[in-house]
Amino acid sequence: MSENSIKFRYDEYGNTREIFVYSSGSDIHNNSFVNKGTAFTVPERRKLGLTAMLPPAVRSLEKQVENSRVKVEGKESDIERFIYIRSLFDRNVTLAHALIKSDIARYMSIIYTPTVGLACQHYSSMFRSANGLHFYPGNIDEAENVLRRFQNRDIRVAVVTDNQGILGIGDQGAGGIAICVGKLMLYTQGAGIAPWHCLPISLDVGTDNEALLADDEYLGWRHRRLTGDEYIDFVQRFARAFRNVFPSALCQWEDFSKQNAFAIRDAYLHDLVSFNDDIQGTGAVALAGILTAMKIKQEKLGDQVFLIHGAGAGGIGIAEQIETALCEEGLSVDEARARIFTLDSRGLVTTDRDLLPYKQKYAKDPASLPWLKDSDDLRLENVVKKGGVTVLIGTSGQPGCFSREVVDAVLEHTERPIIMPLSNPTDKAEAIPADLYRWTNGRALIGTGSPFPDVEYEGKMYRVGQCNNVFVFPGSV
Ligand SMILES: O=C([O-])CC(=O)C(=O)O
Ligand SMILES: [Mg+2]
Repeated sequence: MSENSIKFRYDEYGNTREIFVYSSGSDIHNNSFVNKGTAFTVPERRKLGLTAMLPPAVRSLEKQVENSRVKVEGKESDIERFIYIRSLFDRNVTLAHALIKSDIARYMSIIYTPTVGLACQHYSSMFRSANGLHFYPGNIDEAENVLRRFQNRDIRVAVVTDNQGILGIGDQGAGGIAICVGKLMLYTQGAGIAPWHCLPISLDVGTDNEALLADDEYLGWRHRRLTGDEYIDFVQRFARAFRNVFPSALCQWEDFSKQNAFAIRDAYLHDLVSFNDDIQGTGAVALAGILTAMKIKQEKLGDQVFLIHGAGAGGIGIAEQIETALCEEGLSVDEARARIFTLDSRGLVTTDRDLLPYKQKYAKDPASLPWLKDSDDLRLENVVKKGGVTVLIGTSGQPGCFSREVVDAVLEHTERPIIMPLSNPTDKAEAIPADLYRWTNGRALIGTGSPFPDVEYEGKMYRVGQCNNVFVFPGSV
């Protein structure tokens, strides 16, 4: 231990671990994890070689938060607020987290869904500093050495994306890493996992987003996406390096597109401590919402008929969780699957189509549905009507598709429909809660993917529950 090393209690947001600081003076200032700015006390300034490097007055963390709140609120838009909080994070992680914690409901919607969606879209033009790792074909060979440089931070959670299925806005190229940073901030907020144990990672295998490929400012690897064996090889190189360096860290796969999400989840299920947030996280949180609704309705899951509009990672992940829960209630797998309809952009998913494997489990045999006569019958509204749907779930990224007609059709089968427009960010939601309460006379039980304000309907206030995978992030890694 060098003579300069000191113990540094870093417990401003509930984290009571001690860390050692081996540097002093401007190195402290430049290390966002330990820099406290004007909150360093006089004895700390002396010990850390910061004497005369700050103005004389000491500002408490509480006062710093108060000042920062005034500045954030003075900004004109949420994206400006995002930029402010992220630049604070770049120089003083403690203060950024204390600020977020001071009003988590409000700031979560800025560092996370929905504002983070804009940050992904404008990543290159907004770029200030890297907050995570960017692997691409030009450096993936060095992944293991790069990761070893982070061993002194004892990485416990990495959120890893290949940027192809970001929220409901698709391929965002290098910009997808912004969602990884936002998710990890919430690991710190929700579970107290220190920010230096968190690592956001982009697997930049190119992009098929034409606008990005044509944008001079684009900072990602300017190539079309790797596909087939080249893609698999790239992901494998990363996964091997990660396992070798951080064998017990959690690897959260995030926003992979449906073509790859299931295969990657399954390939590394036993090799890495890993899960896919969109498949398993969204599935778990949606099921939790449905089970809560069952308590309110005093009904059983087995009494419901489920329709999931959007047969991607989230949609099929939800179907898998519902199936498991139905089987726990005593149904057979076939009986459980018979109660779940999945729809994609072509309508009801049926076995007579050429389907990717992940869609096959819930595809319906047209012969099993007497009401299915022609392609018009595959439409959402018709399936709700003829299929007896009581639970309507949206992971489609198609705003407004849960129309009044669709909701009226659900009301034919149940007094209290469960309606979950889960697509993110806000402008992708399948329906707006205020409309849903109005159309159902306040009887709908609603969960949304992005946060929505409370709704007043006929003199009564309704609190809109957010049903987002952030609420089931594993906390105790
Ligand atoms: O990030 C969110 O808000 C939820 C999520 O995983 C997604 O929409 O892909
Ligand atoms: Mg996601």
